[in-house]
Amino acid sequence: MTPNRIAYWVSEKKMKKLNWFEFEGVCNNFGYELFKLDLESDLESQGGFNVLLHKLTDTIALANNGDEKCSNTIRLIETYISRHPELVVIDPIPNVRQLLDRYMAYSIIAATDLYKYDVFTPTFCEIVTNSKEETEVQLKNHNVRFPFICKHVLGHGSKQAHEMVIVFNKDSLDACKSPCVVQTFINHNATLYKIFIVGEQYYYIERPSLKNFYPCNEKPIFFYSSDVSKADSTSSLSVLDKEDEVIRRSSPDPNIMGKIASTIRKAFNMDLLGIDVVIENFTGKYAIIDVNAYPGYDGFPNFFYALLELIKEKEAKRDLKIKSVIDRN
Ligand SMILES: Nc1ncnc2c1ncn2[C@@H]1O[C@H](COP(=O)(O)OP(=O)(O)OP(=O)(O)O)[C@@H](O)[C@H]1O
Ligand SMILES: O=P(O)(O)O[C@H]1[C@H](OP(=O)(O)O)[C@@H](OP(=O)(O)O)[C@@H](O)[C@@H](O)[C@@H]1OP(=O)(O)O
Ligand SMILES: [Mg+2]
Repeated sequence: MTPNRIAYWVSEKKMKKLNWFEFEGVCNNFGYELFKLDLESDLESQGGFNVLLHKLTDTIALANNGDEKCSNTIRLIETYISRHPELVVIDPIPNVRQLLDRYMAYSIIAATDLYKYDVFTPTFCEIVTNSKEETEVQLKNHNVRFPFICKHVLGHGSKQAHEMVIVFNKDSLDACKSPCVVQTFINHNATLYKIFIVGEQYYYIERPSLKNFYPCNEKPIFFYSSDVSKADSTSSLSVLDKEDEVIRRSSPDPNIMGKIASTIRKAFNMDLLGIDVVIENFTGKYAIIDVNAYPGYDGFPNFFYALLELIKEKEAKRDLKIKSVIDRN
C-alpha cells in the first residue's frame, strides 16, 4: 500500500466551483499527495493510492444508460476497487447508485425511523406507464395528492434529471412522462434548507424554493430545479402569493436537523451527501424532498479541512480493521 496518496476524480466544472487547487494545498500541508486519476488509462499503472475520492454520478448514469465508454470506465474502476480491498473509497459506487434512482432513494428515506421526530418523505410513487387511468390508480394507491411534483426517475447525472413539472389536476396527468417519480407537493413558504454532510460533520443553509401551491384547474408548470434553489436564484415561482405572506414561518430545530443528518448518512452508508429539507406550513413537520451525492457545499465552512478530516478518519478505521485481521491470524 502506498501511504498518503489520494486519487480523485471530479469534473472540471466541480473543480472550478470548489477552488480545487486549495484542496491540493491543504493535502500537501498534511503530508498527502493529491492527484487526478486518468480514467482513460490503466489504473494500476498510475502508482499506488490508498484513497479514492470521486464524483462519478454522471459517468455511472451514462453507463446505466448503455454508454459503452462509461460502462467500461466504471467496470475498470470497480475491478480496481475489488482488487484493492484496503482502498478507502469515498463514496462506494454501489451506495452512490442508490441515489441515481429517486424511487430507491425515497424508499430508503421512508424506511428510516425519522417519523418519530416528525420528519417524513412526502408520499410518492413511480410511474412506469403513459396511461392516464393507470397513473390515477397508482396515485390513489400511494396516497399521492394534487398538486404533486413529477421528477425524472434519474436523480443525477444529466439535464433531464433536473427537469420537473408541477401537476395540479388529473386533466394534466399526461405531463408526467415515464419513467418518473411523482411526489406530493408540500407547502413550505418558499424556504428550503440544505444540509451538507462531510462524514460526521454537517452544516445547513437556507435557500429559496417554490412558493405554496394548491389543487386547482391550472395547467402544469414546467421548471428546471437549478433555476429555483441555487443561492442566487430569483425565480418568479418563488414569490409568495399575497395571501400567503401572513403564514407563520418556523426555523429549523438544530437537534432535528442533526438527527436527519445522522440518520440519512447511516441509511445510505455514505459520507458526502446533501439533503434538501422543507418545513411544512401549519404542521411544522420536516419533509425530506431530495438527497444528493457529493453536493455543491456552497457555504460549508472550511470544507476542504472537513474533507481531509474525513479521509484521515476513514484511513484510521481501515488500519484498525487490517490490524485486527492480522492479530486474529
Ligand atoms: N415534494 C416537494 N414539495 C415541495 N417542493 C418541492 C418538492 N420537491 C421538490 N420541490 C422543489 O423543487 C426543487 C427541486 O427539487 P429537487 O431537489 O428534487 O430537484 P433536483 O433536481 O434533485 O435538485 P438538486 O439536485 O439541485 O438538489 C426543490 O428545491 C424545491 O424547491
Ligand atoms: O451546482 P452545484 O455545484 O451547486 O452542485 C449541484 C450538483 O452539481 P455538480 O456536483 O455537478 O456541480 C448537482 O449534482 P448533479 O445532480 O448534477 O450530479 C446536485 O448535487 C445539486 O444538488 C448540487 O447543488 P446544491 O444542492 O449543492 O445546491
Ligand atoms: Mg437532487
